[in-house]
Amino acid sequence: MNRTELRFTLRLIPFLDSVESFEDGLVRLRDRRWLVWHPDVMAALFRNDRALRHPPSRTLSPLLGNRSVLWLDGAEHTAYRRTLAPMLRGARYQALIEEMVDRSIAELPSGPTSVSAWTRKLTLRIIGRVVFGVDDDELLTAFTRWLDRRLGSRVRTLAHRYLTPGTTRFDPRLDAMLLHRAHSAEPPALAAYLPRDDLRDQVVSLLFAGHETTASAAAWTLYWISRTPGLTGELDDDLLDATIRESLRLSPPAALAGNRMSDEGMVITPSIYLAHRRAATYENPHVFDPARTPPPPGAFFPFGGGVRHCPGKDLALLEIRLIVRALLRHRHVRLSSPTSTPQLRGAAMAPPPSLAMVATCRH
Ligand code: HEM
Repeated sequence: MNRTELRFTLRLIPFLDSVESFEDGLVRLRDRRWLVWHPDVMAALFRNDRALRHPPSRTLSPLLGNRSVLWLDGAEHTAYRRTLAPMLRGARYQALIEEMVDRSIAELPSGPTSVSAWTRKLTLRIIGRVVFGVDDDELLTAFTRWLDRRLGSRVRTLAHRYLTPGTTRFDPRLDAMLLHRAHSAEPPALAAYLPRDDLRDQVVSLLFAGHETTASAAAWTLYWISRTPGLTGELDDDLLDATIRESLRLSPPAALAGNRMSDEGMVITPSIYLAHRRAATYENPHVFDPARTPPPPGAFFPFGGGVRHCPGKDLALLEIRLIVRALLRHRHVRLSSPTSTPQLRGAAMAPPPSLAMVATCRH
């Protein structure tokens, strides 16, 4: 690994900040691997996505498994996306999510609590309900423990990735519990439609992809609201949506989209973080401004793009909207100033755990 790739791997956010001013919007990480964020390149890449390959992530594939939808390709990938789509349609879960959010707000302690930990627990419960049809906190706690041991911090992620490469990190007991739950889901969600051998990988993939990013997006939105004069009290729907969009721009939960690979073996890593901070695209890119005009194609893609665009986008946006709206409606929220830089958990960029909130009753 050369020096550039080492910096990219070990200190991702400082590295991205250090290349932010590169006007070309691309940088070579090593021979045949490029980091790209120029909007024209991104638009072309996503247009041509079907012709590219999507290699497994070295960090995530030992956890999610080789059959995860995240790295299937071609007809198999298209078929899986079709199977998952009805299950992830956001609107059908509105009443359920509202009830789960209210319950979680009612459980908030009166003292300071970590914003990211709170949103993570809540969004995992929500995706757990979507996948299994029931609440099972014990199973989700076991899942969180398993995931945290591998991806809970940057150091753990690097150890997981480099110290025992090529080894799967499944936990047979946890897998048995997940499969049991998936088979008894009511109404049957995944087990009825997926081949038995793929079920474990898809369940783990949905639980993973369906909560970390949504949790950090909700936490970042609360963070930006607390720091922006004028965004106080309840926000009307348009302003709330614009605030969420601007938060996804400046603090995208996934700093990078999935790698793309050409037939010649060229690997391209799209940087969402850098595309969203490009000075040639966004005036004063570091300023949080929900009133921004819509960006040109290829300049805003918090949910990725092309054939791999996030299938959970509508569900995620609904969750963030409902979490933020209910919290601001029922509580006075005060956030501390975070004492460290964003935290990387696997692929998700979350506010640091030190970002605490005190939520007191409005009534
Ligand atoms: C704010 C929340 C979320 C963000 C920012 C986000 C972001 C992303 C990104 C950047 C990708 C990669 C796309 C690419 O490589 O072009 C992705 C893929 C994916 N996301 Fe999300 N996501 C979010 C929520 C969700 C939710 C709630 C689910 C529900 C299960 C989900 C499921 C998936 C899946 C299954 C993929 C893989 C798609 C494929 O490879 O075809 N995500 N997401």
